[in-house]
Order: sequence, then C-alpha cells, then structure tokens
Amino acid sequence: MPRLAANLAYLFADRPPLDRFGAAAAAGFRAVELQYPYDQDPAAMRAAIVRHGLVMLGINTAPLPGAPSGIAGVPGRESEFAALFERAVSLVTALGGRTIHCLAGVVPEGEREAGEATFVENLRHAADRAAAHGLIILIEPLNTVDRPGYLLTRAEQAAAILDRVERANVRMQFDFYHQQIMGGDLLRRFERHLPLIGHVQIAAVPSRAEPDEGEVNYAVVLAALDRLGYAGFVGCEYVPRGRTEDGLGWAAPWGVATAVS
Ligand SMILES: O=C(O)[C@@H](O)C(=O)CO
Ligand SMILES: [Mg+2]
Repeated sequence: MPRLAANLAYLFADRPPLDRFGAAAAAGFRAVELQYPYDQDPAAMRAAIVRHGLVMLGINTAPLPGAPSGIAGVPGRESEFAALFERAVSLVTALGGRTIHCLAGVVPEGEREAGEATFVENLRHAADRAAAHGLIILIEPLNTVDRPGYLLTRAEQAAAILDRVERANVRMQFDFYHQQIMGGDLLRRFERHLPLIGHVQIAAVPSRAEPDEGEVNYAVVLAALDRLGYAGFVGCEYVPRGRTEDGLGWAAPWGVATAVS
C-alpha cells in the first residue's frame, strides 16, 4: 500500500511550522517532507519529528534572492551552489532526513546546453559529498506553466541528466502533477523511469488541490505504484481547498484520516 508523506510547506500550513508535525501525525501521516525550513530551529524540528514518531524525508536547496528556483544548473554560480548544498547537508542531517532536492534554476533559451553541463558537474560533486553522509540527491522536472524558463522540465530530460551524472545516489523526483502538464502518459512514463525514481509527489491537475479532482485518476495511479513495486513514500504536495483535515477523504483508503470535527 502506498505510504503517504505530508509536505508541510503545503499541508497544515494554517498552523505555525512547528505545530504541523503533530497535525500530520494525528491525521495518520507516517512521514513528512519540508521544502525550505531554513528559518526554523533544527533542534526544535528534530524534537517534534521524534516526538510524533515521523520519518523525516527531505528538504530542498535554499532559494536565493533573484533565484527562487535554484542555481544548480546556472553556469557561473558553481561555488555558490556548493555552499548552498553544504547548508542543505547540515540542515537535513540535523533533522535526520534522507534527501536533498537540488533545484536546477532558470536558464535562458540560448544557454540551456551549458546549463545542463553545469547541472551534471554540480550534481557529481554534490553526490560525492552526499555519499559521505548517506544522503540521496533528487532532481525534479517542473512544469513550464508554473516555472517558465526552468531548466529541467520533463522526466525524459531528467533521465538523460542522470545518465550523464553516473552516481547511484542521484535520483529523480517524479511529481505526477508536473509530468501530467509536461506530456501526460503518466503510468507508462513512470514505469519506464522507475529504476531512476527516488521519490514521488502528487496533486490534482490543473488545480494543484487535493488529488481527488481534475484530469488525473489518483486511485488508479496509487494502485499502479503498488503494482509496479514502487516502495518509497508518496509526497502529498498539494494546496488544500480549505482546512487540510477537511480534504483528506481521498486518503482514507491509504491510512490517513478525515477530519472528525
Ligand atoms: O513540485 C514542486 O514545486 C516542488 O516539489 C519543489 O520542490 C519545487 O518547489
Ligand atoms: Mg514537486
């Protein structure tokens, strides 16, 4: 059965950050992912994770002023990326987490080949640093509607990058929301890339709300993940229509509870 993880940048976001861990655990989530928890106290977050018996999954590399979508694939910013990555290693290690999503960044049309080469080199260096801590690096293709100009947009492109990086601890984060927008054919593409996939995320398309509306049938998708042998967590990275608890009906078959009040 798919194991659901709460993305606490999106879910329970009506609460202060430290209160979201308990809310996720109370709803039945067994794991959490955090995105950008750089302004929070790592020890307090770790204590909340342990207190509520949660598995801590991953964080993202931090955004920079003028570069909210990262710099891992931006030529000329390699030393800044190395520093950003070290910061992510310290934080995720303090949280007891497992993965760092390295955001590639926005690259102008004429520089995309150079951007990919930069991305590959940066990922190689980062992978070697990550290996020393037993960490996995994730790269995630994002859709061009929400992120115009983002370097990494399709699962096929991510697979080609991973092929060039040649490091087993660098993997693809397959977000069904983004990949539906960038070509669809979700189950065939997921299956084709499964050996490279390190994490999965879901949200309705096009609303990015609870995965119980829109053009993707997530009951079918989640059953397929099981059938195809995906053993990782499924990150719930959606924007709740209202209170998170009130929209969890879709997750009941997967062990997460709906609101009782
Ligand atoms: O899908 C997304 O937007 C995220 O997974 C992410 O990490 C980039 O913000
Ligand atoms: Mg995502």
